[in-house]
Amino acid sequence: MTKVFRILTINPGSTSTKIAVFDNEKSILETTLRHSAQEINKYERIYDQYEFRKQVILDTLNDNGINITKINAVVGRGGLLKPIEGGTYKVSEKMLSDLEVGVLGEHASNLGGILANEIAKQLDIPSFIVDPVVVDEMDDIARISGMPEIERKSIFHALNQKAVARCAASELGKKYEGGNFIVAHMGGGVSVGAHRKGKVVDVNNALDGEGPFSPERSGGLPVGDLAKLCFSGKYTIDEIKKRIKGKGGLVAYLGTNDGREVGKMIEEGDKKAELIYKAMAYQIAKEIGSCAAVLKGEVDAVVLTGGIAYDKTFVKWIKDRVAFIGEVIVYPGEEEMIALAQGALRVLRGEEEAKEYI
Ligand SMILES: Nc1ncnc2c1ncn2[C@@H]1O[C@H](COP(=O)(O)OP(=O)(O)O)[C@@H](O)[C@H]1O
Ligand SMILES: CCCC(=O)OP(=O)(O)O
Repeated sequence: MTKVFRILTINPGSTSTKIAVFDNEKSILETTLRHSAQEINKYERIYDQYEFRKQVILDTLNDNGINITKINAVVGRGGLLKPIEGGTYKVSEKMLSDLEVGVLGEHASNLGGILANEIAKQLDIPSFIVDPVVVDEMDDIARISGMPEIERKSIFHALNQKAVARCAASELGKKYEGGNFIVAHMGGGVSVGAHRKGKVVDVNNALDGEGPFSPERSGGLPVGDLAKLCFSGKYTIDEIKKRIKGKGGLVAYLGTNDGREVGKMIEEGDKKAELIYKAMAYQIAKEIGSCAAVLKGEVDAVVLTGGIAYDKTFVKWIKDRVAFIGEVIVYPGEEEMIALAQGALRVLRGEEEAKEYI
């Protein structure tokens, strides 16, 4: 008889906490708790959200009758560690300290490994992270920014981008490693990646002022004007950072990080909301176009994913501008929870060895 492993997966995002429980690949619980900008922005540091997110997870498991003592492993979404290759990593002391400090910055996913470890340690079971947001497969040419002191970085929705690109490849009867894909993940942050033969060779840093603006981030800005704002004396460095990430994008223009709310505002005739939301779609389409150039026009499919891909009008705005590049495939939401579980299962079944973060 096949052994059944029960896996708890934890995915803290900038606008949500997603929790799922799997018996092998079979989902027995999958739930998304959305957090408003007000709820999230009251915490100064990501680590300050630890107790709040932990309680949300434990309450959800309890409310759904999940007995945590029956769980065999806990997997968290990996955060802003040092750049590493993709795969499943054991949570280690070094990883925990890097996540707590935020060696590459602050993001909700830093809590993934910390929360997984906390729950696993009480039960004396293993904890892992899979394909963290710092997976780095960029071509050297893509690292050049235009200012020698500043190197472009690979920080993006690696877990979901790779999972949905594999789904698209299989839908087209191809291997992921044999095709070229452009994936736009549209969540609290937005990342658009050029996948060439199984590697993400270029992608915008979704966290820190590159690429399209997003529900809670400014995306790339005119640098001269940003420099003036920084030295205007009106803002502290922390305030500027918050305007780039957390209080940027839709939050700054419309006061919400929720795509559904913006949709409602537009339905009610709000012209400003319509302009801003269309501008976000426009910027995402433009970024997809630049990835098409990276791939020299050899694109098997453009894949749209993330929470905002549920919005059919928004998807149409993008499709209208990028359909000339190739087939557009839409996977609303994400495949992150099953990808996390599968990463742990490969290790628990002895198919793969967990990597060490050093
Ligand atoms: N049905 C929907 N229509 C429009 N936007 C949606 C819908 N469902 C979720 N969203 C939006 O998607 C974004 C969150 O996407 P998600 O991929 O869950 O991101 P994160 O992991 O950052 O929390 C939020 O702006 C949320 O309001
Ligand atoms: C840190 C890059 C990934 C990202 O932006 O995730 P969210 O959309 O969950 O904030």
